[in-house]
Amino acid sequence: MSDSQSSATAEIMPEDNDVPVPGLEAGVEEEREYVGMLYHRLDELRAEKEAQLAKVRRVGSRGTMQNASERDAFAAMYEDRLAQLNAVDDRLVFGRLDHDSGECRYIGRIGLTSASHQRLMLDWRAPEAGVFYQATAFERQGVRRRRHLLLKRREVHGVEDDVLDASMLEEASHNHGDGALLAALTARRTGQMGDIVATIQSEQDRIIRADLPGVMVVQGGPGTGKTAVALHRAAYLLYSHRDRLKSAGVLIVGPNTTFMSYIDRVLPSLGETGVVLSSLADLFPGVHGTPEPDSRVEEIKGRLDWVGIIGAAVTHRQRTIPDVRDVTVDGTRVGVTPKMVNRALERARATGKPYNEARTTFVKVLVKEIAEKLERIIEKRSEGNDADRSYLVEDVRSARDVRVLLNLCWMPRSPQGLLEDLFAKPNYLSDVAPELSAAERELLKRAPGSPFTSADVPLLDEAAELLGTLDESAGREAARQKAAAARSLDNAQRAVENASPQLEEMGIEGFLDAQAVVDMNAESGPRLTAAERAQVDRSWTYGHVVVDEAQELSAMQWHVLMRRCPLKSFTIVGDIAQGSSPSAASSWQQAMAPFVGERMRVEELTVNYRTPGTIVELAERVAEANGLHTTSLRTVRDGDYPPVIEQVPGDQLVTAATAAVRAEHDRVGEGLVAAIVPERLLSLTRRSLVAEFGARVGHGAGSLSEDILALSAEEAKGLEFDAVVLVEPAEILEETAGRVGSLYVALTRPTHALHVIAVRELPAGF
Ligand SMILES: Nc1ncnc2c1ncn2[C@@H]1O[C@H](COP(=O)(O)OP(=O)(O)OP(=O)(O)O)[C@@H](O)[C@H]1O
Repeated sequence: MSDSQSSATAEIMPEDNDVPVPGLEAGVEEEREYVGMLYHRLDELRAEKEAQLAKVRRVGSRGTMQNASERDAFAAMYEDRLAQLNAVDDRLVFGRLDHDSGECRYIGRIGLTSASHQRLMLDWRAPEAGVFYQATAFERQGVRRRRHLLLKRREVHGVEDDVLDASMLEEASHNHGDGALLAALTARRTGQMGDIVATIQSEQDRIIRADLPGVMVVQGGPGTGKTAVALHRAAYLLYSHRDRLKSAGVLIVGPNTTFMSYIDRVLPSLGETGVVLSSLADLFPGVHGTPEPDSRVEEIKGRLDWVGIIGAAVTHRQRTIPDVRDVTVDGTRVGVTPKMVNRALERARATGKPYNEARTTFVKVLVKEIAEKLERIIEKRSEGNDADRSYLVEDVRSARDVRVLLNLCWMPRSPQGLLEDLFAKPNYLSDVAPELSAAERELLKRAPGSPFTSADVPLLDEAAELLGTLDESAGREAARQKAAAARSLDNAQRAVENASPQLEEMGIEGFLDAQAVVDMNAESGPRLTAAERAQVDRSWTYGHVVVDEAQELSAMQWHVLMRRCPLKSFTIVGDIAQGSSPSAASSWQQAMAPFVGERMRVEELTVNYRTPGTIVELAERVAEANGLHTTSLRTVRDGDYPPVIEQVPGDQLVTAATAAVRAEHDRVGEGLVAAIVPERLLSLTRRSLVAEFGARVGHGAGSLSEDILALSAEEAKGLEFDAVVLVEPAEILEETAGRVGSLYVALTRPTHALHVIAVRELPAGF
């Protein structure tokens, strides 16, 4: 909660039972006028951009290449700006600061200036806006009063004042506590995460605004706002380091696709769209990893040993020949010696290129040697008759025998093919993975054509890195494109310099960079943003990477993520206590040391904003009683509903759970109710809920837009619901072999009510 000496609220809402305070009502009126003016300016800017865009589009692609590309660049820039202006329409402004100097500043989602360049509203990320989140009565930082403006879409419905200057206290006639924060925390959930820009707390703000370089780990218990903070930090970094991050991009990684869709509206509402969001299962373009069914396999595949295993698996397919081997080229027999093959292998390895690309050198060298030998044979046969021999190399390359020999010694490989072989051919795996026991190798065995799992994704990535481009001509094409891109970047730089004065005049400098112009000039395909290009390019390196639920990541997952950001600029958020995967870390030091050594800073969040105090107490008790040490969290409210615990007869578990969903739904009114159940009961519970509630029941965690859901504890990770019906906690505990992380996650999902239904004895701590 914000540390103010006094707080005064006026909320002109129908459900507000308080008698409106006259002075504050006037405050609302006063703000309505100013906010109306801000929206008027927003509409004006929008109309302006629409007109400019229409004009550029009318001109079309006439004129020189240079003119056309400049116009395209302008059109793209207007489109981006329009998208941004549209995205911030809802609750555009949320704060006002009254300074000792008498100056008053409004804080909102973006910065706005009037037509005559007067500042009307500060972007929340601007340095001067920081005090809105940081000022306290003890450290006022020149602020007399902080006012929260409570908007519903475009309408001001209330104001809340934090009076920081003691001499103003008399003017404040009403004391209501942190109304803006509480209103946000108790609002009904919609299945989509919202931004917290209006109520960021000071411990959160310090993390959001921390410097870009280096690795920052944010440890925090459930509901402390780690996800919210990570997303606001991404928006902040894109704003304050736009030059560096616009073209390199920011990657946000989360545990699964449900979680990614839960958070995907937050950044657009903050005016940022150019971020790549990806679940761990989707990090390898073209593959969607299915959940790994066996946790023992998941643990094995998470070990860092796979860097060595994949390396050995790649080179395993390079081999020489034991004896001379004859190949026939156009009817002539040529003996290929082990020496010739070894020379070609050595030359190729010496290039240091990835496997498939180095193979090109191997093929070139060996084919040349065979052609020379063939030439000598032909020369001898034709006794000095020097006919044209230039075709010989091509003949050798296309001879069937030669192609078989080349593949035998150096097989071209795809990452998918390599992994499939490794798990389908036991001898191959035992040759390259002596560090795995026979029992472990047996566990890894699977039929060719089996789907790739999320635990395979880092292994595919590692294989792709070592194998390089499969298609030989694609390698050359990539090099050609790279050279062409460097040339166009140079041209584009000049074009941007020409355009800069106009841009500055419009007050939008920094929005167009040379890379954007290059993209516009690309001859084929639609215009792609950096984010779109990054998403399909496995080797893309980002300017910053944000990792959520990071306690679950395996060493192999960290290994490939580190490659995505060689600058090692990371924001890593998670809670060691919530770890439930077989690779989950037991400390941040243990998880990160192999990759960054000691070079990381750990920050901590300590207040749970989601879950009422009575439920948090229960969750902490259960965690401790089952051997999980948690740091005790402060909570913001006790909540209106103490947890309900019901024991039912053996045959009534699912019926009782359905009835509890009904009861909780009635109790919390509008909002989301989730039944968190053991995997075994998932489909049964879903069927029972559908019979009771029909189409209002979502099918799995992917349908957060419905108001009733049944999901597993694993699927509930990172999400939240107004009420949770927790079914058979003893079995949930067993599912993760007694690790209490998943149960602790399930217990901390509600924002209002928790209802436990059990047949079996409850785990310790309940
Ligand atoms: N300063 C804030 N103002 C308003 N709401 C907040 C604030 N901080 C956090 N919240 C809300 O608290 C809830 C929990 O936040 P979030 O999901 O980011 O927590 P978390 O630490 O990632 O939780 P978990 O680890 O349990 O998944 C969200 O609804 C979020 O919007």
